Amino acid sequence: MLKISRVTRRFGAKVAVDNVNLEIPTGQMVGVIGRSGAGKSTLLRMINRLIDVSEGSVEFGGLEVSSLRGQSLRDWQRDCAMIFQQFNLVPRLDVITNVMLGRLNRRNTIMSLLQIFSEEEQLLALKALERLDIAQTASQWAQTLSGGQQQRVAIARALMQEPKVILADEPIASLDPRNAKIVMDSLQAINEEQGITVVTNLHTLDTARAYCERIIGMSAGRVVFDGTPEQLTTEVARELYGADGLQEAFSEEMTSTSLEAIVPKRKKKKHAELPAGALEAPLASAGLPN
Ligand SMILES: Nc1ncnc2c1ncn2[C@@H]1O[C@H](COP(=O)(O)OP(=O)(O)OP(=O)(O)O)[C@@H](O)[C@H]1O
Repeated sequence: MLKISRVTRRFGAKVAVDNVNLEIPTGQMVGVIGRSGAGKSTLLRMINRLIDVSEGSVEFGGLEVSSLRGQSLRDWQRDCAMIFQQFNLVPRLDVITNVMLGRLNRRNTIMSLLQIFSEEEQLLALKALERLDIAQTASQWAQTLSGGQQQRVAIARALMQEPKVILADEPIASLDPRNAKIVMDSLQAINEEQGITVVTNLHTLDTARAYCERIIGMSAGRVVFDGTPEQLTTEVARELYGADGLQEAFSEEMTSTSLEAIVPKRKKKKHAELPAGALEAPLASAGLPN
């Protein structure tokens, strides 16, 4: 269980996250949605301890991670892998070494600096790449891969950490629809097959509704919705995005879908099928061609 209690984060006078309380059971797949600036990234970064809370606490399995220091903090950052919109790979290192860097917190510094990895680590990295269906890229420089492939390498690197939690900060925001679907399918498969808790910030409602069993909606640093996709009504969406932001959230023009149309398409719990065209939404709002 990941427990977030009365968590607030300030940047000067700006309150980025405001008194957030959440309990996320192990194995849940959670989507965090909201407009730009709602506080989604800040929340994830506090969980992973890339930044500290101003007030409140984050606990995992009874351990207060918001006050960890030194080795125990590094252990938490190993257990709680993070995936970023911009992949954060080392561009001029081959793919397999990038993946093995996920072991950094498990090995001594000298071996890591010299980039000496055991046969077992190399096999594990290959296995992780195979799981993401990109083992054939193992010896290429990371920078030669497409965005979708790079994000899959980043997920493989996260798997090398053998994490208990994966936090993904807008993992598909830079991807074309096909790669976005591959990446979301991969995260969902990891969640379902390995029982790893996944908390992912997403730009559009459609994607969150298609993949996540629980959706948390944030607005101005606060949690204003916490429920199932089915409970996310048009009124809630309007509160989250504002009347003028609804199109950004759904891009109904692009997807020809609406809340009412999407809901019956979901299977009971989780499923892999996206509503037709749903993933074009982030592209459209980013002004990119399909
Ligand atoms: N390091 C920082 N210094 C000052 N203000 C910050 C910092 N990081 C975030 N903020 C502010 O905190 C608020 C929440 O930002 P955050 O990035 O968490 O939002 P978000 O919902 O993730 O938005 P986006 O989708 O655009 O990333 C914003 O007003 C942002 O400008």
